[in-house]
Amino acid sequence: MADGDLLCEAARSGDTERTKTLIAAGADVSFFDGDGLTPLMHAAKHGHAAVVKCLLEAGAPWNALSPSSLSAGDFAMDSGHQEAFDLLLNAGIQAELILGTIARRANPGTDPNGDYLEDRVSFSEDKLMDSESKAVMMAWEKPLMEAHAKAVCSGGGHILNIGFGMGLVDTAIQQYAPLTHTIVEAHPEVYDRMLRSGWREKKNVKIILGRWQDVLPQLESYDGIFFDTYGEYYEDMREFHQQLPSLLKPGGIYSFFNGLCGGNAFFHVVYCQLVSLELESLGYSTQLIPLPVKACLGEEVWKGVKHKYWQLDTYYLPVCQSIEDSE
Ligand SMILES: C[S@@+](CC[C@H](N)C(=O)[O-])C[C@H]1O[C@@H](n2cnc3c(N)ncnc32)[C@H](O)[C@@H]1O
Repeated sequence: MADGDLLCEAARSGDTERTKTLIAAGADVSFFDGDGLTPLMHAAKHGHAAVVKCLLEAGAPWNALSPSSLSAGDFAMDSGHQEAFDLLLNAGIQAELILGTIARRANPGTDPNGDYLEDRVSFSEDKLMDSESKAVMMAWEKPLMEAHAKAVCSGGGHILNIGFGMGLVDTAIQQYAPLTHTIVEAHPEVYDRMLRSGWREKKNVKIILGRWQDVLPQLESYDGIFFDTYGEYYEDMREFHQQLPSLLKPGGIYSFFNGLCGGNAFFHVVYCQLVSLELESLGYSTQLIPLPVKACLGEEVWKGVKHKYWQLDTYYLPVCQSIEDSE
């Protein structure tokens, strides 16, 4: 039997001493066995927290995926092994924090969505697609957008939305009759469509064409802010969050489309925690409100769409406010 298989066996049976001995003798902690599982997945699946700990300390990848796209954290979560789950969650957060710092140093200020903004988009009744048949926005999100609008409009006043898309969140925001409603949209075709559908004529609406990064000097401060762009990375949203102290009024509410790692339940938990921690470091508390989405997401929804960007049963709607206000 190969060293890797022996390591999987030790991990499965929760034999910490044997795991340590095999690692010390050079067994590969990244090994995939015949079923496509790693030693860490075996340990997580059976809730052997001490083995999970020693494999992680030896450099076992926390984010390796099984043939059915499950990570060690998914196995721990699905089997209800809290201690193993917590160790993996912590490892994921630490790794992503470090990787983020390295990436920011290596590529400062890279242009995120240049290609998308220059390409054509197409509109249909239930979706907005980019030139590669990837969905920019889909109608199944309507109830989520309504919930986001309700959250950011809860204090009335002046509202800012970044990213018009299909106008779902903006339509919902209008129902709360805010004093002013500012919309920032970067794609020229989406902008043209907004104008053709009468958004310019709405009394309380101010439309700003451009990337939020470029139009910051035109923005003021707001009682409610929603952020939902496309073709950008986590780092861009993180950069937007750095602007919150000047954009969000005291007592204001901020929310964003929480599609972070929407294809994997455990990675999603890691990123929900990561973004909450990063917002906390800026002085904001984040409440994640669970909304079931399974019922509105049948397979037919994704027909003709290249990338299924959401595959989870529950959506966690973030409601962020200054820590001082939430106390
Ligand atoms: C997912 S859609 C928004 C959907 C919208 N929340 C709704 O309810 O229909 C993302 C939108 O953000 C726009 N966008 C992408 N990058 C942007 C940027 N840097 N600044 C402003 N808008 C951007 C896209 O053109 C697209 O219209």
